[in-house]
Amino acid sequence: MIKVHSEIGKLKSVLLHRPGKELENLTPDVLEKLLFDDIPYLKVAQEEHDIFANTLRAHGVEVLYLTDMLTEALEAHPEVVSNFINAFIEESKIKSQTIKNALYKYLVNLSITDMIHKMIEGIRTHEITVGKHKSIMDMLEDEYPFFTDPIPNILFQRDPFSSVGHGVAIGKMFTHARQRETIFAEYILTYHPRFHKNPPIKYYHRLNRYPLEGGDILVLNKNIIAIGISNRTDPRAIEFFAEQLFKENTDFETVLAFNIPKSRAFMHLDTVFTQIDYGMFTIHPGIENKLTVFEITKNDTRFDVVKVVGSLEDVLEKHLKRPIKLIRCGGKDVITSVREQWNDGANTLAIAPGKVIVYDRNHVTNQMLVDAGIEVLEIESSELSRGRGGPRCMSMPLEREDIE
Ligand SMILES: NC(=[NH2+])NCCC[C@H](N)C(=O)O
Repeated sequence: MIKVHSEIGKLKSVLLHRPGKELENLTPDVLEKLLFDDIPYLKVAQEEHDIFANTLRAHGVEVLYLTDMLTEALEAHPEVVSNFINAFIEESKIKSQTIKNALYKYLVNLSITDMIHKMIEGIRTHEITVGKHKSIMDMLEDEYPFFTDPIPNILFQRDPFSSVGHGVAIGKMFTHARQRETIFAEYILTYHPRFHKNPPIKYYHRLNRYPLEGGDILVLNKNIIAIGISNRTDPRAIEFFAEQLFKENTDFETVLAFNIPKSRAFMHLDTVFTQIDYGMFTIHPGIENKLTVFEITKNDTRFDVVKVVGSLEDVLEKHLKRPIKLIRCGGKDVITSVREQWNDGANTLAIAPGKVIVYDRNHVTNQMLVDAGIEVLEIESSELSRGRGGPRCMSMPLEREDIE
């Protein structure tokens, strides 16, 4: 079951991916294409990730791993394994039929768990015997070190899909580098025993036309969703999502589309704006004043859209109907603020109202949270932060307790 009606209700169950050998398949040549800024030291990244998972467990959260969930889904439904492998190969954009056949044979002969890890890690050309080259395409594809690229961003489970109420929005990823992650999400949400009998409603689909990524979606409460019109999420996707959401019989009535700057530093709404308590948010000062927000509200046929230009505080106060406190990432100093935002200082994961997990390196912001009465749980972050994502980006809540 999926049950997420807020950003801050006590977290009961969360999906993570423990980083693996995909990080050791990163090289300087592919960093930009694969959306990483550096090559993390895997051993330390795993230790840091284990600290993250243990912090969650210590606070009563059930931690589920993507690779386990996917294994269980495919083991429960052997009849879909062949389609799954074909979707993966097809979307790895291999052009040569000879190589596709060889890859299929290689993957299908592995155990389900090994197959999933291999898909994530990337498959090097020397790992597979392709047989005699038959076409120019076969020979050309031989020149690149991978038949299938590694999927390092799977570390950021926030993005391939998003839990919204009792449903989900499966992402259409902005970059090809991340699109295969949504195949995994789709199979888990459809075939895992936890979901199979009563699958979550899908408000957005991975093969829809316009990009939409989970990091842009914030469930403000059971009636209101905030979405970033961002580097990664297109306004046409937001309208489609809103229409599907309003069609279903839920309490959601409003979608607030925040027009945020289109840059890598601000890639998703949750890199500049996360909720930490009732009416309390961390924000990047860049979106504080004069923000353009499109208020999409349900009507009898579809929805109305109104453009509002105002301060973030006013917009939130109007919709949440309570006093709003914004904590500026890095405080007043411009350098601190930009540095800490870059290292995901504004990307907090609330595990209960007023209780958040944050990266230890953002010490100025973290102190401000403590001063505001927030319970701050710091995790180590020297390697994890190199992929440009914080505790919220690395986690997808599946269940949260309701809040008043
Ligand atoms: N929800 C987020 N802010 N996710 C951050 C994802 C970072 C990842 N390297 C990317 O570029 O896609």
